Amino acid sequence: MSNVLTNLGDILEQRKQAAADSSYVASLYHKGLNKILEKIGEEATETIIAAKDAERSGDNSDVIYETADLWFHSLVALAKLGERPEAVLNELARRFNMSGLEEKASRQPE
Ligand SMILES: N=c1c2ncn([C@@H]3O[C@H](COP(=O)(O)OP(=O)(O)OP(=O)(O)O)[C@@H](O)[C@H]3O)c2ncn1[C@@H]1O[C@H](COP(=O)(O)O)[C@@H](O)[C@H]1O
Repeated sequence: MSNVLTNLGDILEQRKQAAADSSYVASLYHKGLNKILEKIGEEATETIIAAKDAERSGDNSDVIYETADLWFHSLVALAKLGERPEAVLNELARRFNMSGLEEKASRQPE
């Protein structure tokens, strides 16, 4: 499945050469990082609302759709900054043997 992210990372790189009116990703690059971050904020809010609706209804389809939008726009922001999806996968892989509670405790003073 990580091929999906690698393929998407390749497309996001290719879109840096595209005209703004030929591609949604190219149009975001041309509008700049602030516009991309605004989209992340919108998609995060929509994901939260969809998750609350899913909890009530038992139907997860909308929260999956909104999470895909959130991940996608986060990857566009990273691409704009010169990073690829693999950088996030590597960071998650680095954490495999690290308990979240232990990591948090190591950051907090006794
Ligand atoms: N995965 C996606 C993807 N997910 C969501 N979106 C777009 O993200 C936008 C989501 O914004 P909204 O829901 O707020 O809709 P909107 O009202 O149209 O957006 P705004 O007018 O507010 O910007 C929609 O236009 C979606 O089509 C995506 N656009 C592109 N991709 C991937 O990126 C590739 C390149 O896309 P283009 O650059 O358009 O060729 C595609 O082949 C896909 O693989």
